[in-house]
Amino acid sequence: MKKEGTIFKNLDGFVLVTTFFFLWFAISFGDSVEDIVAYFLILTFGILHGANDLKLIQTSNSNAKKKSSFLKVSSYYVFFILICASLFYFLPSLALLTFVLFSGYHFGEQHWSSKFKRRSKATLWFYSSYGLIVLSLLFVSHTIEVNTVIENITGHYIEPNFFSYLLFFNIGLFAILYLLLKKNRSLESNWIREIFYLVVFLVVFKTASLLWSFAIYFILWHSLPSLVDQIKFLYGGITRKNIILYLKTSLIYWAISVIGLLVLFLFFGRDSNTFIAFFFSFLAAITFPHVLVMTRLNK
Ligand SMILES: CC1=C(/C=C/C(C)=C/C=C/C(C)=C/C=O)C(C)(C)CCC1
Repeated sequence: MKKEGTIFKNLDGFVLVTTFFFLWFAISFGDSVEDIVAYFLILTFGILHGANDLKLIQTSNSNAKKKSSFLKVSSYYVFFILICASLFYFLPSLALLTFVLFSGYHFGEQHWSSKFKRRSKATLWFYSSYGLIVLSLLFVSHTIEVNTVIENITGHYIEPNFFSYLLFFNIGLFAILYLLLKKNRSLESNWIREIFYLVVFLVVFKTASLLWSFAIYFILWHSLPSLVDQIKFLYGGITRKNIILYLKTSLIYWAISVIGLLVLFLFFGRDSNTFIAFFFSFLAAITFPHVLVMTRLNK
């Protein structure tokens, strides 16, 4: 049935065409222009896709007929962010490792969850290995810059070969699980299309700066589809009215995050050499609770 005013009917097509447009942008402009646009998109669309977590928790609680006060939910949420931020301060290596593993799972879940007919224990490994393939493609394409950021956060230098081992290990794990899940009919997907997407990511990552590469994946392939799923979950469909409703409820949380980042930057992050490390640590702290919220919604 055609829904009145529904937009974004072909999201995959839109994402792919925009990826090529962003690739052209990377070829035409230098790293500093790419980085400015990347920060802008991450701070707008990227942060926005995690700004409605409290409403998502409340809606899923009320769907499950569970009562929970807004104050209680929001104080748990803020407390959890503070714990994650202090983990980055006191145990940065453990925090970064956990963040990368969680992110791998989260990226994989966003990409694959709608293609699953049945879930099992293998699903967790499947999602994680896919997300870690994407992240390690990014790491092998920008080994030096990634290592600088990791060194700034943790004080440890990673052997460049490690990123290639991570990539090959996850490709192996993912391929085995893909075949198994296809064989027992848990998964519906077109492998040629999926390999094509991975090749596109590699070309993009090899061409664009680290931040622009990350932004292209994070905004187009993760945040945009996640925003679409969230609006459908909260309001039932993608219409202009529902997008405005979503923006209205998330605006305050979005503003708090961006103003919080600015204030922290003024106090701690002014050194431009360490800014990107500071930026990723901030992103990580606000991402942990978001990953848990989205995992709960996908169950
Ligand atoms: C790109 C990149 C890194 C990883 C970033 C990750 C893993 C981001 C995940 C974001 C998520 C999951 C956001 C929320 O939805 C490192 C390791 C910091 C090193 C520098 C470059």
